[in-house]
Amino acid sequence: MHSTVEPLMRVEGVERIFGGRRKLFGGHRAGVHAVQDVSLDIMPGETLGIVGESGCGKSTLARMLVGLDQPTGGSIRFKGRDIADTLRNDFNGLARNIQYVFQDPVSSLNPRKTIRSILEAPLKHLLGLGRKERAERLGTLMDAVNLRPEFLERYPHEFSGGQAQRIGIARALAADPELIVLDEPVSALDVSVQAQVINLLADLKARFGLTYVFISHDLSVVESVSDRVAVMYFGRLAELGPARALFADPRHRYTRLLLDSVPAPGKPIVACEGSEGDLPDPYDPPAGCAFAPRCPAADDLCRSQRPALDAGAVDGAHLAACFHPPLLTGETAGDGQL
Ligand SMILES: Nc1ncnc2c1ncn2[C@@H]1O[C@H](COP(=O)(O)OP(=O)(O)OP(=O)(O)O)[C@@H](O)[C@H]1O
Repeated sequence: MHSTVEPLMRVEGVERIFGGRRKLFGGHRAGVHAVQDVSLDIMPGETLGIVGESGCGKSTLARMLVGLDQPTGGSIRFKGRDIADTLRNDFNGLARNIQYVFQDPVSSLNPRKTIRSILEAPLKHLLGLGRKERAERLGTLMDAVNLRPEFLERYPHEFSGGQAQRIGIARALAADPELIVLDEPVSALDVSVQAQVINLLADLKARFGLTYVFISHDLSVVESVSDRVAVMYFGRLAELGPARALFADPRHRYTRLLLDSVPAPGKPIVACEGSEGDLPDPYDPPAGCAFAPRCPAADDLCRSQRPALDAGAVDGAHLAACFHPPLLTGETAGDGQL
């Protein structure tokens, strides 16, 4: 029998506009369209990578997923329940289920508190555990992130970036959440340390049955961790699909541009198509495709109409907001295709 798995989180038509209000003497001040019309499901047990250039809206989306910011339009449901509702009635309930790991590990930890007190807070306030249970959990948490128990008495500034990020991860784990949103969790770390933290995250995911949203501007990091990938451009989803298919056969030229920009040994550094060109004004988003000014395949249709996410779909799982998607491997050019 066919069984359907319900999404853990359902993001529907989410929009976040910053600012924008009525002027005192008439007229309207425009706001920044940071996130526009984003819809996606996050399935239990998956790692969904979200990738895009600086300013494309990744962090704004991430903050909304964990309830640190509210959409100005659309809805985000966790296990069927609108998180705006949950936030109003049961903030602790939301924080128990969904946790956030910040980009800058050291500054995300309170410098005046010991690691013990940082990790005890969620155990006490979110889970309501007594002293003995807390002590046990602290031992388990430190062990899970490979840190020595004596580190509990130290302060954040005494740790390297990699160790501090392990503490940030332990703090997120303390609440025993189902979903962790990791916002550029390794971007501030040395490359040698990045791999250790990525491996640790993979171990923890398997061990505790976690679901991750992994945000990064670094395509190679996203490729190594993700089951599915969402590519954001100018506040919108440009492409969404299984990681393997998306990296092997990108259906949006912006994804291809990102892939071409990843440096690799022996790969010549060349200016790739679309690397030049204007970014639209975030106060006044264009009517058509936001990537059109940078896209070699753009025509009048692209400049006047916005492609829906399924305009260049391969199938129901691999979607791309493009009227003229690049050819798939093995496909031959039809009419009008580049
Ligand atoms: N609080 C705010 N007020 C006004 N504009 C904001 C605010 N937060 C974000 N923005 C704007 O929204 C857009 C998206 O920003 P966001 O930080 O989400 O992007 P990002 O992809 O995470 O970039 P980065 O990786 O540099 O953080 C940008 O144009 C940014 O300037």
